Amino acid sequence: MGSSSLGLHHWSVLASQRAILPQNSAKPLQKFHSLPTTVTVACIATSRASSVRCHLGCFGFTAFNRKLRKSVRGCATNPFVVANDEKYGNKQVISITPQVYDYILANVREPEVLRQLREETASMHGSQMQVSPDQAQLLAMLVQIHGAEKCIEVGVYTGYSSLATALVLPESGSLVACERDGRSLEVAKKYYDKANVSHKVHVKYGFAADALRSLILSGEASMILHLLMLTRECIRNTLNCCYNLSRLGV
Ligand SMILES: C[S@@+](CC[C@H](N)C(=O)[O-])C[C@H]1O[C@@H](n2cnc3c(N)ncnc32)[C@H](O)[C@@H]1O
Repeated sequence: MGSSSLGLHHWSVLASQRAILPQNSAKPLQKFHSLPTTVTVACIATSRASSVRCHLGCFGFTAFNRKLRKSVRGCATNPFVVANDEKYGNKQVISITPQVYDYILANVREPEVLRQLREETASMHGSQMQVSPDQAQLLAMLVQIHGAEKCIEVGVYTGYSSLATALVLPESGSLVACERDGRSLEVAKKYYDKANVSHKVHVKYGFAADALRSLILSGEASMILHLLMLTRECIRNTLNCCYNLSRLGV
């Protein structure tokens, strides 16, 4: 089984997709998450569009094997994996291998400052938590599509996804960035400065619940409520978006 798969657990989506992979697969495995650890979503607060980001936690690819009656996790080196389960009709899915990840990195639109942040983070503890460039591109695109002006990031780490978001926010936009780990937050702040987006980012060092509580106390409750109400909607939209992109061969 693949530890991860393009398609956001949407096995059938990529069932018959083929990717042309680079021949040179000698590069070492790079750390990444192929499944989103975060979901970005837009929600509407008053007359302005707002965006709320919610971390669903890090999860690798897990499938439930009916015969074994348990969840199975693993790591695939083969780019094509057959979902060996009647539920999925033995369809093929593309798993993220080093070669596929190389392909993504070679084709993703990643600003230089994000590339530098990704490379600095690569040697840091917990770097596997960082969203991958393709995920960040999707998050940024969702923020732009929704015309979001206010965002919350719960769990910044070294700031890759929050920086990707801040970069596409309008000058009048703002991002509340919550993180409890001071060391990783220092890296994030350095890159907000480097990218000239610090004025849009309101860093909250500490537990996110405290930052969210003070947002509520300062009258931003509607934003939090929308986070809760629209997270499910966002997941559905994200899956639909990926489905459509994959149908277009993107
Ligand atoms: C999956 S990582 C975020 C990765 C980030 N999106 C990126 O692209 O690099 C989750 C982060 O959430 C932080 N975190 C976990 N629980 C938290 C909490 N209750 N309050 C604030 N931060 C928290 C962790 O310290 C960690 O840095």
